[in-house]
Amino acid sequence: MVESRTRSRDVRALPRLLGRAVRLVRQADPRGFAAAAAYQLVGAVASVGLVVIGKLLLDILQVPDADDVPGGRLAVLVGALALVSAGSSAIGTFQSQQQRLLGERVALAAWERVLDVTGRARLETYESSTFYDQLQRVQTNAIMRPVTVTTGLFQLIGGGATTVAMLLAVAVLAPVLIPLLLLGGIPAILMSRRASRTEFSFAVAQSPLVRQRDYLREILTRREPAKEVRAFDAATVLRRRHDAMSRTFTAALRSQVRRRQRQTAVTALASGLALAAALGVLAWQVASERISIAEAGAAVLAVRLLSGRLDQVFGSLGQLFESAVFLDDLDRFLALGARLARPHGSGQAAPHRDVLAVEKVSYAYPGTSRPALRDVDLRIRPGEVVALVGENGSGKTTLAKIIAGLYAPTAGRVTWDGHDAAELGNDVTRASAVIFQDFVRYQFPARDNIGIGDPERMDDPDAAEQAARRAGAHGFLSVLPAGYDTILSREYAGGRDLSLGQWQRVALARAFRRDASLVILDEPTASLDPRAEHDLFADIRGLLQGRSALLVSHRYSSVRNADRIYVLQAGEVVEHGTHDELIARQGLYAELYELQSRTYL
Ligand SMILES: Nc1ncnc2c1ncn2[C@@H]1O[C@H](COP(=O)(O)OP(=O)(O)OP(=O)(O)O)[C@@H](O)[C@H]1O
Repeated sequence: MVESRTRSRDVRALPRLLGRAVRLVRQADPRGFAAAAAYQLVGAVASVGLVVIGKLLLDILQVPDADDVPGGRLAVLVGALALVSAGSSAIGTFQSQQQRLLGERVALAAWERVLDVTGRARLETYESSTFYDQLQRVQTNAIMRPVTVTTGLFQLIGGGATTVAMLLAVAVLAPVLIPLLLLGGIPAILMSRRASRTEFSFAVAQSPLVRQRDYLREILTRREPAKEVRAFDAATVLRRRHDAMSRTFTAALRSQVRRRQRQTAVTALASGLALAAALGVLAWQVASERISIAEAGAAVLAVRLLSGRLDQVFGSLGQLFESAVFLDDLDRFLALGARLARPHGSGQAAPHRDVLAVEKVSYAYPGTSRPALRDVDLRIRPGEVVALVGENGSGKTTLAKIIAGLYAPTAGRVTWDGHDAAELGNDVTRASAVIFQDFVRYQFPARDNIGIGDPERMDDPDAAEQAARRAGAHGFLSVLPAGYDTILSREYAGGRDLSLGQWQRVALARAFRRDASLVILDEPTASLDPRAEHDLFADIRGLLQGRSALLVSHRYSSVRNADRIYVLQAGEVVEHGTHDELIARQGLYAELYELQSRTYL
């Protein structure tokens, strides 16, 4: 009962499904769509042509005396048969090549929409494992599915057109065969929806495992982890894990493939039986002289072509049904985009003429109950250098991300000159230049590694060099083999790698490259040598050229000249003031400063 209701729903869903498939392909490539559809229709006409020519040929040959065969007419028909056959096989090749191109365009259009989502999504989105599972499915399945839909759709158009024409031919030649041929296709369509559901559940169930296995592959093949994997001699164990996961996945895939094979066998058997019955009926009709040999011959040809085309029609319907579930998954992912996107803002950088204020801000990471920040208040005035210090895990980086507009506070607010950052949206990002402790080492030329700090003006030839000079990076970048055009990675021909401290200076140059009113530096000197660190902080105000700065650091000597230092403990600001004020207070800051001074002196 439930099953039959589902089937009728499937049939009703068909027009929507087809409409969607057509839209998907037409939007990606309207001309390609028209060309591929035309090929299919011409192919259908050619198939009918073959049957008609076949029937005419048999009619001519069925004369009692060979001398009565009209030679000229025979030659024309044979020529026409050869031409139509050659044309129809050429069209088959043309259309498969055309579909290959079209499939690529459709997949590309889907990729573009996926990348729109990932590019615009808030940073918090990247904290969710559900998001990654969905992303993995979208990447491996939903991206391929549009190609399947494209192929399925054109097979359906071509198969459908030929089927209608052949059914008409059979209706004229031997109408009794029609119900038999149609019955043979029904199991395929009934099976297709069930197959689509099992395929989707399989993909959902396997997403986490596939992601873990992909991650292990990355660790075992990429350059960055290579040194640690070797230093700990971990390759064998990681490889074993990878192989075990692969075995689990292959076993699951094997049962899935068996299930699908059983389903295919049932449908193939049904259509084979229908074909055999049709041929049997045809033989009986000839034997009882209900139809002529010529009609029977043409009908056999039509039935052969028709049964192939019916398989194609039902097969492509199956493909479309199957893809629909994955396309729904893609739609859900794309709809996420609207919900996850960061507000656009006005397109201007948030001004910082007055005060940037953090007011009673609390924050808990998604899926966690313990807040990483609680009731934090902080102020940064134009041109001020403000520092955040505190023990590991006290919330410094989290606060830096909130001030940069990357996370929205769970409670409280951040304001720029009195305007709520939640309303300013991306304007806050435009106004801030942030370099995190785990900054990205792009496998780009040095110029772009710096230029990405101001992506809209990345191509400015002099700006990268100026920023590099300010960050103390010009000396080592200018002597690279291709200067600023050298790719900063050994994974590319002519590429070079840098030392950690040099990389950190490149990252600093990236921050200086951005025309931002607030520079946020999270552990900016962790890898700098003492001279570089001293130079940076001795002249930090000169380097900032009037911009404000938020410095996160464990080096107390580096931040002692800040205008104000905020001390965080377990997500709360426990003290703030200048270095001298905090030392005089004899609180946590004084204790940590004292400890560090004793360690280093
Ligand atoms: N992505 C995350 N999801 C959940 N919790 C997180 C996440 N990142 C950080 N935390 C937690 O939030 C708290 C504050 O972390 P945060 O990175 O802000 O500390 P921090 O002061 O910058 O530390 P460190 O000095 O080690 O860099 C910690 O308890 C940490 O475990």
